[in-house]
Parts: sequence; C-alpha cells; structure tokens
Amino acid sequence: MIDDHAAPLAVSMGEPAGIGPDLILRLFSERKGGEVPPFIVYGNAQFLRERASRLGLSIEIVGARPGAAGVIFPHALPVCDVEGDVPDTPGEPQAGSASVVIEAIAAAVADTRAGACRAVVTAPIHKAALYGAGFSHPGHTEYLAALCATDGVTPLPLMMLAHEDLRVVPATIHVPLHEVPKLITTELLIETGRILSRDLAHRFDIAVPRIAFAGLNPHAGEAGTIGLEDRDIIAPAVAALEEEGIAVQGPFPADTLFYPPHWRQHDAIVAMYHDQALIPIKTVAFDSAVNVTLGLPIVRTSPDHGTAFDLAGTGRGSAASFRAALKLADRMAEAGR
Ligand SMILES: NC(=O)C1=CN([C@@H]2O[C@H](COP(=O)(O)OP(=O)(O)OC[C@H]3O[C@@H](n4cnc5c(N)ncnc54)[C@H](O)[C@@H]3O)[C@@H](O)[C@H]2O)C=CC1
Ligand SMILES: NCC(=O)COP(=O)(O)O
Repeated sequence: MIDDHAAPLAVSMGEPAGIGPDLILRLFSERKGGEVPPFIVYGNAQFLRERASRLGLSIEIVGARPGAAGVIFPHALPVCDVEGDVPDTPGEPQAGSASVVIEAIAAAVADTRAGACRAVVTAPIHKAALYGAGFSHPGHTEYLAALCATDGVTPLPLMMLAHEDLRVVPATIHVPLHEVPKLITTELLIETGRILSRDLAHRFDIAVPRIAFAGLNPHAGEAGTIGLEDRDIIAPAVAALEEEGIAVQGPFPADTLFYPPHWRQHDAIVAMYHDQALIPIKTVAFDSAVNVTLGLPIVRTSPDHGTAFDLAGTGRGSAASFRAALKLADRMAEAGR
C-alpha cells in the first residue's frame, strides 16, 4: 500500500513553448531547504534536458515512477516520461508536441487518483495548440473534471483563484461573455455555493466559510431596473443556500464588493463570469495568486498566469505563483487527509 504522505506532487509540464518548463526547472533548482515540496514531472524528459541546458541549469533528469520520486528528488529531477518528439522552441508552439502535453495531464491525474501522487499541479497550456490533437476542452478545469468522471458522471468543477484572504470563484468559466446571462441559473449557483462551502471547510480548514455573491448587472440590478438576473436568479440561490445553513450573502454590486474592506469580510466571493473574478485578484496579486480547482476528488492547483511566450526560455519571469501553487497543493492535500 502506498503511504501517500510520502507521495510526491504530480506536476504536468504544460506547453513546451511556454514559461512553465522554465519555472519547474528553476523551482527544482531551488528545492534545497525544503521550501518546495517533492514533486515528479509528467512530461518529455529529453525536452526538459534541452530546456535546462538552454537556461544554464545543471540538473540531472531521471526517468521515474511516483513511488521512487521521494528518494530521487533530493539529488535529481524525477520525470515520468511521456514519449514524443518535443522540440525546444521557446515562444513557438509546435503542433507535434500537443499529444505529449495532453497525455502528461491525463497521466498526472490518473496517478493522483490512484493515490501514487498527493495532488496535481499543472503548468500553463496554450489551448489553441492542443485542439489539432483532439483536445476539446476550453481549459484544464474542464479537462480535469472529465478525467475525474466516475460511472459516467462528470463532477462540476469550480475555478478558484486564491491569495491569502482574497479568494474568487467565477460561476461561469471559459465561456463567451454574451452567453453568461443564460448560463447563470439558480441551480448552478446553489451547487457552486455548496461545493465552495464544503471545500473551503475540508481543504482550507475554514470551519464556517463566509461566501459573498456578486451581482451580474451594474448596482446588482438596481432593484430590477437594470437587469433582472440579480433579483430573479442570484437572490433566490443565496436564499436557498442560507436555508441550508451556509453562510452566504448577496448579491452585492460587483464594483464595490472588491473594495478591500468589503471583500475582507468574506472568505470567498462568487463572481458571475471569468473576468469579473480574475481582474481584481490579478490586479492585487498577479505574482502570488494560485489557481485551484474545487469540486474534484483530487487536489489541483496551478500558477495564476499563462504561457508567457515572451519570457519562455529566457530565465526571466517570476516563479512566485508557481511556488505558491506547489505549497498550496501540499497544504490542501494534507488538510484533506
Ligand atoms: N492554467 C493555464 O493553463 C493558463 C493558460 N493560459 C494561456 O496562456 C496563454 C497566454 O495568455 P495571456 O493572456 O497572454 O497571459 P500570460 O499570463 O501568459 O501573460 C500575460 C502577461 O503576463 C506576463 N507574465 C506571465 N507570467 C509571468 C511570470 N511568471 N512572470 C512575469 N511575467 C509574467 C507575460 O509576460 C505577459 O506580459 C493563452 O493561451 C492562455 O489560454 C492563461 C492562463 C492560465
Ligand atoms: N485565466 C485562468 C485560466 O483560464 C486557467 O484555466 P485552466 O486552464 O486552469 O482551466
């Protein structure tokens, strides 16, 4: 039986043309002192050797399975090799690398679901580069939910961006803005509130999570005079969650909800769409916020940023959010034990 306390984190390599591999290699280089929890990379070992060499990092890269990662990590980077031809072309995604990127995520999830790894930490992907290889999801969040389907049932995944005391959850995720009003249903918001409350308690040790809902329209609809969704869809969801004993409030006008004295009164804010949630948190904490997927049977985190093609292969760029993602995955996995 696997002692999952000693199991590594599973880090998927992400887009090879992006900054993700650079940051993984740099964080491995900084592992001494125990600040970075042990991890195993799912990706192409030969490509990682080439990127390390480009960055001037002297790193031994060893093919491994998760069970051996803890022993290897102090002296070499364990890599669960995903075979394929992955050229090292920073800033220029290659169609031929896409299947490796997709398989790396699937393998990391499979090993984590099997208990061989403690949590999944994903490096950023460039979705457009993956569609030619059959990828059909708008992001990791949706792909991870599909990979976690059980008996044909796909869990509802929540995207949460978390930074110290500010946590935001967009109720709709990767969808065009014009589709948002029809996708926001009372049922979706109730389910979102339930999952958020449960996972904040279970994974973040917040005994009674306080959740605020943002409105959709200016001034949360101004009593139904500037749009009806706030009154007719969001308010009933808040009332239903309150009936269930969940500490919820709202809908609040979104513009002033992100005024610090307001958001500090809540453990998490449910926003109605992607940018309503992500603009405030990336504005105050771009360097250190972490993207977390809730609602899954596994822990998944990732840095809050994307592939940063302009920085890939240069050694520049901040590893702070990626480091925070590793540390948060470690803490969440521990909290859920
Ligand atoms: N979890 C994931 O897989 C994510 C993937 N993406 C993907 O990334 C691609 C590029 O997206 P963009 O909107 O351009 O966002 P981006 O985050 O890649 O870049 C935006 C700006 O932030 C800078 N930046 C990003 N990471 C940085 C770091 N670690 N240190 C310093 N500066 C950094 C970049 O240089 C750029 O100027 C898209 O294909 C998008 O879908 C975006 C967000 C998350
Ligand atoms: N802007 C963050 C983002 O879109 C990340 O999406 P995902 O790949 O983690 O689903």
